[in-house]
Amino acid sequence: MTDLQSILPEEKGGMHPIIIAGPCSAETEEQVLSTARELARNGVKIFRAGIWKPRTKPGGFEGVGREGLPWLAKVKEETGMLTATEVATRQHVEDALAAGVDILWIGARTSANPFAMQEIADALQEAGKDVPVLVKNPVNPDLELWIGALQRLYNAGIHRLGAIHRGFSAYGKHLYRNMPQWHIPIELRRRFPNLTLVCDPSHIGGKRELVAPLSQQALDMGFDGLIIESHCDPDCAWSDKAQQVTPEVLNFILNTLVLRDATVTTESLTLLRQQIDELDNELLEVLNKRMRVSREIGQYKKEHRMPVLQIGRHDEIMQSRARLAEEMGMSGEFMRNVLSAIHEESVRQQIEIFNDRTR
Ligand SMILES: C=C(O[C@@H]1C=C(C(=O)O)C=C[C@H]1O)C(=O)O
Repeated sequence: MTDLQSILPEEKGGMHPIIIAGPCSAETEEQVLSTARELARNGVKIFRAGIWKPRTKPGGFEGVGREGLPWLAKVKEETGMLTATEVATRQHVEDALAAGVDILWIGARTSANPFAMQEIADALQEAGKDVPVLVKNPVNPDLELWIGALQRLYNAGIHRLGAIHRGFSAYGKHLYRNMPQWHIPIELRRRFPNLTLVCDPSHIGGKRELVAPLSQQALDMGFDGLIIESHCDPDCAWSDKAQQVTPEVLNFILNTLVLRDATVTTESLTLLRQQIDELDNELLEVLNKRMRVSREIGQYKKEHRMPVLQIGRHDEIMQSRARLAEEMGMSGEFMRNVLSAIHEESVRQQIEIFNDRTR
């Protein structure tokens, strides 16, 4: 994906951050229009609303379907906002494009399904329209699957592409509805720096109170925009009521966000970055030394027919280092993650020695 382009038309290209807002679902013409009017009054330029809703279980509100498309056209005509909706099948693509929807997005259940993605890519290619498409991360934390979904669209000629980070499913109850796992969108950005990256704090948080802090976190990490669910009467919403905010609250949130300027040069950071470089070198040397000692231990275990994994010792290391880290003001969890990665490699190297017939 070497020729990625802006998802916005030229006159709106400078928008930073890109704000996309609107209800989870289009419910009635009145709900769509009154939400849209208020959002437009507050300066929002891109309106979102789900027309087709993939629900986890049958029996829930599955969207109004095609009937809602003319409502989006009215929003555009009346407010001048661009409109965006989710598509999951060839038919959705054809209907949405025929109705003049400006931006399409692909949901997390669809981006996890290569057959569905290919069908959508084919439909877009056949339609031959230069429509921007945003791809939500798949429900499962699989970066390659996310990239694969984007590549299918890119190969079908869609170069105005973006990615939406909406968090990842996890079993059980947690603070977040979907785990942010920020390292995944960060890795996506590292691999495709020109890909527009938008955060969906509504689906990550699942609760109104989390929308503002998650939005700020996304901006602090250099995301290009936010897609936020906003409903004129959230408590009466037909879907996702807990995570929708009124246009008024949205406006308040947007006004409190601290914008980050990516164009500030990093020159003044040079000296500090030199220190980081030196420290990383030291870290690498220490790690290398540790692996050498571990291999020696591996050799000893081989000669004495001992098992590689010594869970008691590993546990003792984890606990004592996590405690030490906390005493030093670092997070114990962070230290456990680091040690767990080191242990995995250390065990792998010992197994290599076990399997080496020349030793
Ligand atoms: C290094 C050893 O082998 C394994 C690796 C460990 C480590 O790298 O921290 C700890 C325990 C073992 O599972 C050891 O037994 O001491």
